[in-house]
Amino acid sequence: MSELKAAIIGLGLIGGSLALAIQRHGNVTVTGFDADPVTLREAQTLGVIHHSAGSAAEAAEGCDYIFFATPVNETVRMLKEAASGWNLKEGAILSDTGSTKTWIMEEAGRFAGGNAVFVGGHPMAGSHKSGVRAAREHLFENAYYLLTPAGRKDAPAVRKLESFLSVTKAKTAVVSAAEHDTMTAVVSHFPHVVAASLVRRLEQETEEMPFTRELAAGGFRDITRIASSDPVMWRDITLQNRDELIDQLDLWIEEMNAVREMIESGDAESIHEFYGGAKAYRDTLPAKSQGALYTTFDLNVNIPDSPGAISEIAGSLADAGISITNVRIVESRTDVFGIMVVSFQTTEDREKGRILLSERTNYDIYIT
Ligand SMILES: NC(=O)C1=CN([C@@H]2O[C@H](COP(=O)(O)OP(=O)(O)OC[C@H]3O[C@@H](n4cnc5c(N)ncnc54)[C@H](O)[C@@H]3O)[C@@H](O)[C@H]2O)C=CC1
Ligand SMILES: O=C(O)C(=O)Cc1ccc(O)cc1
Repeated sequence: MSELKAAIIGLGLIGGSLALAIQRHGNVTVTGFDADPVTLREAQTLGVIHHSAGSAAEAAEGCDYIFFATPVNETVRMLKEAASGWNLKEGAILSDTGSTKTWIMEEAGRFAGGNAVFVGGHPMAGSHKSGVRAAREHLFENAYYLLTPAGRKDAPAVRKLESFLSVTKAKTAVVSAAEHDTMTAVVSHFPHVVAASLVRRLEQETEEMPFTRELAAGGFRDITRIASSDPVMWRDITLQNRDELIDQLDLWIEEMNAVREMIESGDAESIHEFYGGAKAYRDTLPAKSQGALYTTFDLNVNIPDSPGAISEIAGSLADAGISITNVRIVESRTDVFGIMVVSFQTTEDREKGRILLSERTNYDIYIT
């Protein structure tokens, strides 16, 4: 096996996770660069990268694969620089992990006719967390990894990149940049606008009734989890995909006006149909194990609301060496059962946890 060199620029959640997954190749040396010196040092200490570089251009020099995992406006800025001034290896493949693709692919047009090829990329997995410490080798497992080549002529580079990315265990799919931005506006970008605005609505309400925030549990937390995402990243995504977002906003406002009318007129049949239709369609969506935007695999355990039950469950999993990424309690009140939601990094871990807890406890255990 010949040695390969890869560079990762931006060593946060996504760049760090990609660097770790790429190390599975065994014959790839990973050099990293991050504008934040603390992140760069941590990436090396944590073993996320083999070598650190003093600049993005230095990291990229002589590499076979170069990935930009920076906020999308930074990626656009650096592509300009890379196409004109970087010393790229003949046949190098450049890619990115950005959540938007149209502007990035427009900028990548600068590589046309040069000695390197740019193929856009977007692993559709992640979380509201950011930073190198949140990076995980198996973040992309089972998730879709969308690729947006500039055209058919880049098919050989796409095949090489797909093969290089196979160690992430993600499922690659090729789409155009425009298709990408339309689809992600619907399933990812617009939901972030909605989540943030729901939280802002709560904040406004609590000026009058501060107790409201204490009641924001369960459903509110579920639907607004992504409002805890990094504001720089989402500012850039919103700016780059603004046309699609405006379309989504217009359609949403139309829908909300119809909902308003339905509620105002007390139209029970339509209201029932509104919720029923949403539930029926929601219930047909791909399971979490099939990837898409989900990265943790949750197991629900109905428990009596007592600290003993929580430590019993966490302790049993720890004893068996099954790693968990998060634990939360929902709808817990004294004297009734609460739900302990235990998150795992992989479906395999969750299945092991489910079997173990079913054997060792009498709690009702289920996956939703
Ligand atoms: N967070 C998520 O769930 C997902 C994010 N993405 C995309 O991946 C990219 C990275 O996102 P995250 O890893 O979540 O962000 P992050 O905030 O965890 O990491 C970004 C890193 O880039 C560094 N950086 C910023 N400007 C730089 C520059 N000019 N040169 C070098 N480093 C620079 C920052 O210091 C930071 O360490 C973004 O384009 C985002 O849209 C894609 C899929 C999922
Ligand atoms: O936390 C979540 O569910 C996300 O929404 C993660 C995410 C964020 C940005 C992407 O481009 C893809 C996935």
